[in-house]
Amino acid sequence: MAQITLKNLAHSYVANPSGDKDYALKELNHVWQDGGAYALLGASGCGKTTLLNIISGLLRPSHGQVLFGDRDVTQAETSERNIAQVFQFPVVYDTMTVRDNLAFPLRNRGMDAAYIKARVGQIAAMIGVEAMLDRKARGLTADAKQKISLGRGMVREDVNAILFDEPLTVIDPLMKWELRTQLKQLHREFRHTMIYVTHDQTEALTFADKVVVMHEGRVVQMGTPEELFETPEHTFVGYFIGSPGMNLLNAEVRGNKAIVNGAEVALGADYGAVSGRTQIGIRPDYAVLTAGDGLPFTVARVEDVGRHRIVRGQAAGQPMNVILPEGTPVSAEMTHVALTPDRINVYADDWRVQGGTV
Ligand SMILES: Nc1ncnc2c1ncn2[C@@H]1O[C@H](COP(=O)(O)OP(=O)(O)OP(=O)(O)O)[C@@H](O)[C@H]1O
Repeated sequence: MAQITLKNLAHSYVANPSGDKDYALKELNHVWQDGGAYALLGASGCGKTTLLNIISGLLRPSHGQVLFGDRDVTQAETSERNIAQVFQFPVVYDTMTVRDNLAFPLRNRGMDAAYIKARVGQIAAMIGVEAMLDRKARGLTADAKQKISLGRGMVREDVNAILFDEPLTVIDPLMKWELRTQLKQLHREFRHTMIYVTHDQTEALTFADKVVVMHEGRVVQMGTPEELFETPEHTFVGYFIGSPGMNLLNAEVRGNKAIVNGAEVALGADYGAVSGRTQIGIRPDYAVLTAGDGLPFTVARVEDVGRHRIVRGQAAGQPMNVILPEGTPVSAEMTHVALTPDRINVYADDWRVQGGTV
């Protein structure tokens, strides 16, 4: 196993890139700690697969280096990197049995038969394919084949890292939850460095200890699920994480106060003078409808979504969502919305501004 370091890494698919816009991956420096469970999260086209393919060696970066431990592997072939990779769609040998498919990476490495038997048994139990071990892979459902691909990715204990590229896309929703739980358990047991690419925040937040959020070819934040929720470093993280995402209101910020369309909002920290396009961000969970405190609020509609209600409306003339506990009535007296000062983040040109003591 190894720590993976990306140094001044950038990639363009264009032969002669002329600016930032030509880079699928803009310059980044990043360390994946040995044994960490990471999710790489972002919208379609933000560069997740490009980054993963550079780590695995399927793609050579236009600039920068990839280090496994102290070793520079930037120009090394995939086969020299000692990694396992699981793709979005199943990669299995149809003419082989499920057992032989799972054993393949171990036989390739010349492991002894008793070890292979035990390890294949262990992985088969984990992914729930024990009953089909002697069947040929041909004819199995896409779902079952993908489970075998996952099993093959996890069967070797001596890999530097396991890379997953949206591995649960073809798996049915119930099984998804189960496999995710098993991946997590496997990580706890073997402490492989795992990087799991997804555009699904639930998958990312339940699988990973640390989530790396990408936006338009950049890593905009790496943090625990709690950090991403409480202190998004970029407005994209605020919007992308949470359901609905963080509310962003255009504002002027002076010291420990924000002015939103003429109405004053108390902030939990002192921001001095903020320049650039300034917004305050508040999660719908930290806004409370009131009969007079806070910003004027008009209700547009109320949605019941199981464990809570989402009230969609306008705060001081700007779109805003508020989450209420299930069953809470929305009355005509709810004319304002109060924002919890400590939970407000301030953004200048989309990046979070650090506040000082009030
Ligand atoms: N082989 C290629 N040649 C040219 N452009 C490419 C190539 N592969 C990806 N791109 C472009 O690079 C950008 C990043 O793509 P990438 O596949 O890395 O994103 P992603 O976040 O993995 O998206 P998705 O979730 O849709 O797979 C996109 O604009 C894409 O069109």
